[in-house]
Amino acid sequence: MNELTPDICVIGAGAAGLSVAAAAAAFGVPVVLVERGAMGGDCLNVGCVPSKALIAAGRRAQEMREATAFGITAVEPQLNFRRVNNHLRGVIAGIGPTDSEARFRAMGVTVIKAEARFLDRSTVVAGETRIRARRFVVATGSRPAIPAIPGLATVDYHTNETIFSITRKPVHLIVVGAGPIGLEIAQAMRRLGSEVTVIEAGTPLGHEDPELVAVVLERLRREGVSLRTGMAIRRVEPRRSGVRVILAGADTEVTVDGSDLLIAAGRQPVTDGLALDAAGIIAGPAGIKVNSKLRTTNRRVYALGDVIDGPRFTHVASYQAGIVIRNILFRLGAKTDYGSLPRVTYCDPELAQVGLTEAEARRRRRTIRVVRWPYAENDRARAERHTEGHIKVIAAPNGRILGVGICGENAGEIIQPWVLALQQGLDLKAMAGLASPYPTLTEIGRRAALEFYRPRLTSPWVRRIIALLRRLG
Ligand SMILES: Cc1cc2nc3c(=O)[nH]c(=O)nc-3n(C[C@H](O)[C@H](O)[C@H](O)COP(=O)(O)OP(=O)(O)OC[C@H]3O[C@@H](n4cnc5c(N)ncnc54)[C@H](O)[C@@H]3O)c2cc1C
Ligand SMILES: NC(=O)c1ccc[n+]([C@@H]2O[C@H](COP(=O)([O-])OP(=O)(O)OC[C@H]3O[C@@H](n4cnc5c(N)ncnc54)[C@H](O)[C@@H]3O)[C@@H](O)[C@H]2O)c1
Repeated sequence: MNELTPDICVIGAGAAGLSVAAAAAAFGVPVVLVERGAMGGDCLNVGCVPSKALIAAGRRAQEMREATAFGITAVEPQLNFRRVNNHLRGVIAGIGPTDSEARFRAMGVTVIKAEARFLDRSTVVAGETRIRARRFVVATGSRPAIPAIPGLATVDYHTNETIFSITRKPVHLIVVGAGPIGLEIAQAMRRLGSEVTVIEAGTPLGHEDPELVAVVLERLRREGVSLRTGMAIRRVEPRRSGVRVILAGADTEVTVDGSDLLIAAGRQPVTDGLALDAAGIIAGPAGIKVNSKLRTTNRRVYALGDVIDGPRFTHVASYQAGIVIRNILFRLGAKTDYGSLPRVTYCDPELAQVGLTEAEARRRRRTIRVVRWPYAENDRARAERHTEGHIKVIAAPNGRILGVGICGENAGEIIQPWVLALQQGLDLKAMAGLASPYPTLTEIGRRAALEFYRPRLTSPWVRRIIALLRRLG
């Protein structure tokens, strides 16, 4: 058996592990990276990248259907699902080299393609290699959580690990779960010509502001996605060509027959095979236990990304990688603060949020102010005919920004100045003074900020000062 003694051993080459390995290598620190599956993890292979490519294909199809308003004859697009799949594969292949073994080797990282397992508190075994590192970083990610639905084991179903590989159009896709995964795929598939039913036990996008979620749901319904919310699934059964889902109705059972079933009911951390006990690392059902410095219960070992409890996004993984690197290399005692990290659900219209939602702000503070500005009042949105949705800014009475939610065209881009504002502690005055180019959608942010100050403009004091100055010539 080979023996390696690097400074850092990273387990998992997804967004989290790759970010740590790349940063450590950039500082010239010896790193071993262990990956048992595909380089790039979920985001590249079965997550963000294929889902956004699928969404992009769906958007093109929908634009063809909705061209009439622009004076262009609308057509029902002719779809070839195999080619749609080629598009997904092409996008993954194009991004792939960034996460590849070759690129990381060229950076000086030792890449081992094997499953990692702790032998004791300071040793990991991966294939034929024993690794004794100064620090270990566990970044083993998550997998789809499969709910205990009676009959599920008797039917074929998809998860995010298989749905992006299909080369034939589902006739009727039933999606279980109206979180970001379920709704993004539901809308894209509907736009690509499938009948789609979404079944949600609770509330769709339950962590988001219901006022903004309503805008997304209205569009999904209008495009023909059937949403059955607050409904428990009693059981599923196989059908000759597909699956039957039986829901608990008020008095009777309701059945939904589909050709394909997608389970998008949350995530579960991946810790199997790691032998965490051998290293004294405590993990629960929500993930590996870490403190605010991302250190596990073994002081030599850090954990980050989807394998820990917390927000599960690619940009969060790379933010956490920065914390881990600062703590391992510079012993800075850096702590996580998720307060200004944004999140976006890439339905159309997009839903973006940074900081507190209105409900969260009301729970924490007695007085807040909420200002809104609609896309319908934005000239660019009118030209593009994307007038649905609005921005909603939550602020303290003194203008401190507490949170911003946007539902509408390009919300994920438009939110970015607000992310910077929250990160830098800027207030609404700074946002009101932002000179955005005309005509851009981003202008809705400045208009919302100006709304905050509008009551001051109409105050009798301001009017009196203007009158006085006028009299002075
Ligand atoms: C459909 C979908 C769409 C998404 N869209 C977005 C989006 O638009 N934006 C966004 O920010 N986030 C999105 N996410 C979330 C994002 O993909 C995850 O937060 C991110 O991939 C987590 O990265 P990670 O490195 O923690 O885990 P992973 O990417 O899961 O990587 C973990 C790696 O560890 C490896 N591994 C596990 N156990 C071992 C072991 N014992 N030994 C060696 N290797 C091991 C695995 O093979 C895997 O490659 C999406 C997720 C899904 C499922
Ligand atoms: N745009 C993005 O950034 C993006 C996109 C996709 C995923 N992600 C990440 O992946 C995570 C997981 O996404 P997700 O959508 O799987 O999880 P989620 O936890 O956000 O949503 C799952 C939904 O499934 C429902 N559900 C659970 N069991 C059910 C059952 N038996 N019947 C009906 N409904 C059921 C839940 O009530 C919940 O609303 C997200 O929280 C996010 O961190 C991010």
